[in-house]
Amino acid sequence: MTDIAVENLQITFPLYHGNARSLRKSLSKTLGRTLNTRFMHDNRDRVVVQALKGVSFTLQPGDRLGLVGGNGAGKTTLLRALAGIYEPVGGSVTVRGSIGTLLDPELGMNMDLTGRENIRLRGMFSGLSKEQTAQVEVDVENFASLGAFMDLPVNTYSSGMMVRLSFGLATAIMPDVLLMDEWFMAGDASFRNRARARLENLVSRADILVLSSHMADVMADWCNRLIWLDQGQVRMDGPTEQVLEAYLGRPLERKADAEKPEETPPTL
Ligand SMILES: Nc1ncnc2c1ncn2[C@@H]1O[C@H](COP(=O)(O)OP(=O)(O)OP(=O)(O)O)[C@@H](O)[C@H]1O
Repeated sequence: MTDIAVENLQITFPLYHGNARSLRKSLSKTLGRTLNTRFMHDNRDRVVVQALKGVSFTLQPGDRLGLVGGNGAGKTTLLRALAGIYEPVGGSVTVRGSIGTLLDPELGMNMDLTGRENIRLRGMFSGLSKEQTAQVEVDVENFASLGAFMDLPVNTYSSGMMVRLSFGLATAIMPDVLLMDEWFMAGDASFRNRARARLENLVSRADILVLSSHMADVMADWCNRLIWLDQGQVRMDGPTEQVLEAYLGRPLERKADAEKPEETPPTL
């Protein structure tokens, strides 16, 4: 059984580790009353930013949840909390099922090991048999096209090579819950096309998808529910079209309309 329950989730980040007084003063001066909304003091008198405040929702198999919101709204923080990277300071996150993440290319990667060793290690941690791991190895090697670099330590890779390996690996092992940040869909055009086909297959087979994106068309195509985060809080939660239209402040362009060819002007 796969499901996710997030209850009254609170996540804060300390802004610095020393005495909070001078920072508090300067924040008070520049932000005035906003200090009371996004910034607060924790029980060690540190100034902290409240990245998520009182976020609650549940997800069942078949849910494809998109996270929208402006810069700093809390989307990445929520994805990372679901992945277990950030501990809540309040509330709870419960995830039943295996988790696959496309959040950060270096996540779960041992930088001193080679690409091939990382694949084998991931196979072992995911509980795959030797044969299954060997299949994953061939699949990732073909997808990532790293040539001789496959047998060199990952810390010698360029950032593009790192994305190819990490994307290939994350999409080779089928998770119950797929957590994804939009920048994994970036990259050069040829990578994007190959990546998209692979991703669509994974998205259609995962029980639950949680995706953060600024791309309205990706949200409309892949998600059946959206949460709009604003200043770390849920501003709206509902069907994709409804939330997207409220968030964008305009009706969505229907595909059929967008693809309709322009009328040819009558000829004399
Ligand atoms: N490691 C950190 N230390 C301090 N503050 C942080 C940290 N990570 C996030 N924040 C703060 O938490 C808030 C939420 O950030 P988050 O990265 O989750 O936003 P986001 O919605 O993903 O934004 P974007 O669309 O710009 O990527 C922001 O105010 C940000 O400044």
